[in-house]
Amino acid sequence: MATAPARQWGVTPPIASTLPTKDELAADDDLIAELKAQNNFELPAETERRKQVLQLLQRVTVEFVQVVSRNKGLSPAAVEASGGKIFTYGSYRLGVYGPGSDIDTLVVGPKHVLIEDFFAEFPPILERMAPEGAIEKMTPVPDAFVPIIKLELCGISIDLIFARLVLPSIPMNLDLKNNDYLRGLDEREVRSLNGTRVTDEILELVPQQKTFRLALRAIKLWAQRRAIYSNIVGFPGGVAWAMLVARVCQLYPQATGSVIVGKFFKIMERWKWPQPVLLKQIEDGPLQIKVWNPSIYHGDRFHLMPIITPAYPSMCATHNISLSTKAVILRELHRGGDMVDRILTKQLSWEDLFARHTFFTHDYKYYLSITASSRTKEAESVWSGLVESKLRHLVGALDRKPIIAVAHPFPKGFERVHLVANEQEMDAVKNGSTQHQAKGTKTEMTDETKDAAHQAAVQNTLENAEVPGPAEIKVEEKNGNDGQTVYTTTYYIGLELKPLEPGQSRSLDISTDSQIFKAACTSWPGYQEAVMELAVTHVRNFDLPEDVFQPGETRPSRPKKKVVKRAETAGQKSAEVAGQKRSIGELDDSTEAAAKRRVTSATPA
Ligand SMILES: Nc1ncnc2c1ncn2[C@@H]1O[C@H](COP(=O)(O)OP(=O)(O)OP(=O)(O)O)[C@@H](O)[C@H]1O
Ligand SMILES: [Mg+2]
Ligand SMILES: [Mg+2]
Repeated sequence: MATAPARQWGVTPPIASTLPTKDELAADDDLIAELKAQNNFELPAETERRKQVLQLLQRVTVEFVQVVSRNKGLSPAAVEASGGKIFTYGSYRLGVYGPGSDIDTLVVGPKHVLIEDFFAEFPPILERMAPEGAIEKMTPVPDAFVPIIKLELCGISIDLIFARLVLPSIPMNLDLKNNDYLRGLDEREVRSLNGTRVTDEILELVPQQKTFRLALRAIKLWAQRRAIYSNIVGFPGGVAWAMLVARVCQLYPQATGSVIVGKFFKIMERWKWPQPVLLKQIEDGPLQIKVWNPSIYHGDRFHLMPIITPAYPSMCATHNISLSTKAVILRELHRGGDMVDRILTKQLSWEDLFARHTFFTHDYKYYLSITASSRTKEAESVWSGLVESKLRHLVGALDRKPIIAVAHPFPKGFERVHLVANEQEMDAVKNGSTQHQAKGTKTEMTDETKDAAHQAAVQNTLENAEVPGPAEIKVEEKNGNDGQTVYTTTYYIGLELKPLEPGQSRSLDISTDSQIFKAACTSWPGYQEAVMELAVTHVRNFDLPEDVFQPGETRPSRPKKKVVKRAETAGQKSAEVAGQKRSIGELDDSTEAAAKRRVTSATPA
């Protein structure tokens, strides 16, 4: 009944501006309680620690700018006035961070402070000004796409980036909204400013920040649990999910967080993709720099689910989405929508929405396992990152095969350490075997490694235990006759094959695709032939390694043999999936029908 004035947020009028009902408000309380139970919020003391860390970084920033200004011969008055300010972006800025989140921090300096100065001067000044022992790790990565210093400060991960503005001084009341601040900057500098400019705009473009935050927490948790959160392999990442939720908030400006979650699934499942999701009209700006525009740029026409960042220069945050990942996202949106309907009518609870994915236990019969291996831990960390960044090209190639319905990349890789005694074991490990894992090591997931290490470290301090965190585990480096340590990271792609027409017998040969993928990876300038390797192999669901399953999960079992006389045991050679001719009568489901196809080994020669 009560309708608020329908102010327009975003590019269309709202769908509804009705005020929430009592039941809807109660559903919010349930959602908040469930998020708390899921450990999604951190304790106030931890948040206080984050604030103190940011205050320290602000003081270091001012000192750093003064040191550089002095070194460059500025007058004492100019040095004093040069300022310097930190901004945050990412989940901390959006207010949706949890116990393991980092703080994404941008340091902004005046025009005479360059990125080279940042890498040279900032770390030693921070070391001098931080409390004794507060810096646990500091890794400058100046050559990254966005140059970055990664560090652990007072137990909190910090991603520190730098940008300068073409201004003589950076006062504390400055914000980065003005597009004219981008004048005179190169593309790299614009990129560094972009994270903060985008998050600031998103927050300004939603009707109620509190509602937006609650809904976004729910959607991020859901996307992570359903294994569809990862920009790099072809799903939406943090900013893209944030923009989708923001758009739904614009369409229902008075709705509660839990209502937004329900509307989110319905609206995004029915969205007329590839119509873009915009939070405002795309702006023109002062730079000779590309802005997303499918009517000008041919490449932009291929974006399947474009979600466009609001700050100039607008970009598509989801250019990695493929036909397969889109299909998986739509499937999950459908499930989410159904579940929220039943949650709001009390047939289900919010916990059910956040149930863990069934990627390994149920969803697929066939998997590709992509294993990047290295002789050293350092080599493995860059090599696996490179391989991960190319995975979506392999997914794209699989998408184009008529026999494949869906090629679903799992968003995280499995990092393992092995000790091998001979060439045979070495070969097995390079092809993804987990039979030779080194004692005292355990499988880690990419991305989470850092957080897990951090949590273990914190846990250890609290319990004063002797158990080392994963990061501190030292693997005994045995060489020569005793054995060799090998580091691997394995990524999995779930394959859903199209139902086979009667009488048809096709083969799934991906050897060419894996060769092309391998070539794309090994043509990277940092590739070292003697140290790094890459293998692609087929794995049947019942042959998946133990460590991809969680305690309590039921792993897939070998299908019971229905054929009386069969030469080979199913799965003995995972690459050769039942090559013999069988009549359709013997095959009772599409899985078996799929098994009829010859799947040739994908291991590159
Ligand atoms: N590889 C990358 N390339 C470009 N930008 C990136 C990359 N990784 C992160 N970013 C930027 O940094 C922001 C924060 O990323 P981050 O990985 O810290 O996620 P988050 O949304 O803050 O979630 P979390 O709570 O896990 O930290 C992203 O929104 C994006 O703008
Ligand atoms: Mg972050
Ligand atoms: Mg980060």
